[in-house]
Amino acid sequence: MTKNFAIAPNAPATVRGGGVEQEQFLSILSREEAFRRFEAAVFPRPPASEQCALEDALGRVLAADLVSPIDVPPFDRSNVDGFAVQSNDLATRGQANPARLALNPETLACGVAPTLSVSSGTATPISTGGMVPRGADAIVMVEHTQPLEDDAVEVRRAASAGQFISYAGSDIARGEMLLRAGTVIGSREIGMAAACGLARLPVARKVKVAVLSTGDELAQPGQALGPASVYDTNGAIIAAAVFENGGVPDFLGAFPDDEDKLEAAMRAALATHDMIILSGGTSKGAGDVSHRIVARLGQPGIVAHGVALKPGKPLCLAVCEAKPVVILPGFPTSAMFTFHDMIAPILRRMAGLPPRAETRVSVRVPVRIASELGRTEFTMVSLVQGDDGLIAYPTGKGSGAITSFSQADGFLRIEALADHLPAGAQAEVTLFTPHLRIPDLVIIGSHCTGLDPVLAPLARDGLTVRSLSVGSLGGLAAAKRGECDLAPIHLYDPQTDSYNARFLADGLELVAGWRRMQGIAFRAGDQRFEGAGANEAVANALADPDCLMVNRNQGAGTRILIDRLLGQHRPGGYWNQPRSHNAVAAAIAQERADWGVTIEPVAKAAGLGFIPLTEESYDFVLVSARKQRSAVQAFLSALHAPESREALKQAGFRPA
Ligand SMILES: Nc1nc2c(c(=O)[nH]1)N[C@H]1C(S)=C(S)[C@@H](COP(=O)(O)OP(=O)(O)OC[C@H]3O[C@@H](n4cnc5c(N)ncnc54)[C@H](O)[C@@H]3O)O[C@H]1N2
Ligand code: MOO
Repeated sequence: MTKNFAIAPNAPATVRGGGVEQEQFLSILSREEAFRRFEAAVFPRPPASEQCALEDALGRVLAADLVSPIDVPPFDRSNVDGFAVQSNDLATRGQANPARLALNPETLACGVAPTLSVSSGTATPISTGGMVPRGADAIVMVEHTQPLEDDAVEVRRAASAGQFISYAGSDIARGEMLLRAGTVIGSREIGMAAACGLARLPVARKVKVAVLSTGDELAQPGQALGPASVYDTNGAIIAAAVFENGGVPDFLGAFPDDEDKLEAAMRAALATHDMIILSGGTSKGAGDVSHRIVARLGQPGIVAHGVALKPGKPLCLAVCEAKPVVILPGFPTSAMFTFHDMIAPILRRMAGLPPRAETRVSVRVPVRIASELGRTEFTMVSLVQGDDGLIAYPTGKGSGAITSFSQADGFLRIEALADHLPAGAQAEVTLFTPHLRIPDLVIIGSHCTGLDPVLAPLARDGLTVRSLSVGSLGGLAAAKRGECDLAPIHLYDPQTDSYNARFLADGLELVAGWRRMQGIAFRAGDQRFEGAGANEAVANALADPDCLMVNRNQGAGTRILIDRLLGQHRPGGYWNQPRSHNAVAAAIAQERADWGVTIEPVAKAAGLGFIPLTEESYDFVLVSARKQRSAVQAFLSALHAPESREALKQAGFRPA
């Protein structure tokens, strides 16, 4: 699979890669230029709107400013049941000197237009909501009056001008701005429109967005996962993000790399939708069919293919028959980031919504972040509170990981001309949500599934926990800098043949966590390992040239164990050095390797056989200055609670 992203003249090139004829990108545009071209092609004219009946308006987006055609209330209106009077007649009245007012011969119930004036010395009976008659300037409540003989009423209180009257237009004045274009119509907005008598509202046309995933490897959630296949993440997440940005998503499924079938689906989608979003297959060779289809789908066609953006380089933006057609990169974080950066603004405008409100915060970056020269790079980050402001940790798993995007608080930008951001640099982070919730407890270090049962009671009590896995050494450094409450570590010290305690520094203390049995994992039934002791198992493995191992990365505690087991031997698979216990188990379970060293709970969960070697200690470095914080205390009680200890045992750990 050859990918060539060099800046080239604006003409398709064809190269040979791995025996497969494939096309390269036309030319790489800057992010700004690509967006400008896309926007210009989508909006030669303003987005479409339509009239919508008030009863159907819930959730729609107002397409134009709405001005009230009438006064609300439309007339001066009584707020109480009582009598319409002239306030002058009652100015000096009270219990001791009541007034006698003659009743006018009409009663102003709601909906009755007055025919008689109220003159001095008279009163007209009026209901709450009744129209104030000519001449009257105040209402007295019925409770403050006494009926008299001969159609008269006694009033025992003074009245001030205007009392109990709502004047015409006091609620909404004719010509007043009712609602702004771009407002999402909810029950309150419907109430305002109804009060003004508006039966139909101008709303943005619904934007129907077809979402398609591409790739032979994709299985839908709920289906069984075949060998070498992955679940379709992009279909679900893009459909949801379309909805969040005012569109009506229509997920059409995942399509194998079959040009005819995909083209038929895209043509059908183009006829019935306002926008098409594909993901995957924008840059690869053999299966790279989508952009060839897009190129012949309609005018003006592809406006940008290849953007100097990271993540997002293979992004393809097209407009076919006035409809945006987009191919997002297949990597989930690339797909989501480019959607939010380049597609959401267009979709929102089509849907009549204002641009998303962006909140930015200042942060310090604790570690060096490398960046590719020539591409504007966006690094997804998680934020924690440091002693002197916010600290941004790169989520660090790369564009292929869904969590790089889904677990980040926001992103920071590294300009195309920089090749890194130095440790300690100040930066601005754009948040994914308008408000940042600072976590109550911050745990930075080595991750272990044993943490989950320990943290469960904290979540139940409403505490938020941020857990960043940066490895034991990264966690230790973060604890020394005071960036976290706790750093889980499992660091072996060969000199003392002990774990963790030797790595502490001033201001840090150790809280005992649990032990994890490490051992040799193999597929159950493998006669080279089944029933053997550790040394015998390794000897059998070394004796068989077909037996492949899976190693661990340099620096991992487990690697030290493996090196001791192997001595000077370098069997097949030695250079396969993944960074996690789970990757070791997966390699063995999937027969890409035959044996490796991992922890017992992970081997058991993968259904593997296990030969115990030695226990390692997984403990917590506690930043002493933070010990009294209530979230830290809650963690310590959860760690020592009998329920957590039981749950840890169930999961195969041995609580200290
Ligand atoms: N030799 C090179 N290889 C790659 C380069 C490069 O410059 N040279 N660029 C990388 C970059 S950057 C990206 S981004 C990806 C994008 O590739 P495509 O857009 O062509 O996507 P695919 O090859 O189809 O898939 C990539 C990856 O993503 C997974 N995927 C695809 N669709 C989905 C989905 N709906 N849900 C979950 N995961 C999906 C797919 O399985 C692959 O793992 O290319 C790099 N390679
Ligand atoms: O451009 Mo890719 O989208 O970096 O991950």
